[in-house]
Amino acid sequence: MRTRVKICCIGSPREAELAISAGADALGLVAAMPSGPGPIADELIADIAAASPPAISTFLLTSETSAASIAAHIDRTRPTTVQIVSHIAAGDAAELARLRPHIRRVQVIHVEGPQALDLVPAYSPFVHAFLLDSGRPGAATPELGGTGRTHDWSISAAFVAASPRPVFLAGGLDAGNVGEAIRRVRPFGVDVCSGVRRNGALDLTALRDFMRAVRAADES
Ligand SMILES: O=C(O)c1ccccc1N[C@@H]1O[C@H](COP(=O)(O)O)[C@@H](O)[C@H]1O
Repeated sequence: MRTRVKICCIGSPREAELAISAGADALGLVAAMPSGPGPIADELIADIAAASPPAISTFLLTSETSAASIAAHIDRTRPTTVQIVSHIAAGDAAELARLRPHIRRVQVIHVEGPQALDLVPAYSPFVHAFLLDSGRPGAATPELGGTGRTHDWSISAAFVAASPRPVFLAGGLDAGNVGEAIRRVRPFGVDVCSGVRRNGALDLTALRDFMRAVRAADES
């Protein structure tokens, strides 16, 4: 299977073009967050989403936690897909599926231990995919992604095996480790922010190296 690639923390229409021409399947557009390198204004998210070609998914990353506020955020920014970066209540996940049935819904799971596996049955009926990341939602300043840290990939591999939905792997990936991550976890897709950036900007060399490493892993 060809591993899908999502390039996250897109900060401008130019970065969106670079990611697409390097072979990205999806763009991550990070809205307001308590921490992390990626946030841009909702207006810019809406502009980049509106300009993206049909075959490219645009992921709105939202830190909203109620179904109504997530639906309102989707309506303001008009992405193809919403990535929910907090472990929201299952009732809100169900309600969002009812309120916005046509938007693709991706639930982030922060892998802090094997208890992450308990969340598979809780969310699966209401989402199209999961995304495993390395945040610490319970920290004094909550970390909801963009940490540049990996997590325990043996738990991620068990999550992929248990999940009836496709799973993206994120958290500290770069050209140097993404091949091993794909071989160990076998995710549907990989997702990267810090690992393809230098001094905050999307780095073309790092991006191309990352794409090459993904394709090499697919062929191995
Ligand atoms: O990047 C951010 O600022 C961010 C903030 C809050 C939630 C998610 C965020 N980004 C996402 O985090 C993953 C992993 O990032 P990294 O590669 O470890 O730096 C990234 O792919 C985005 O989906």
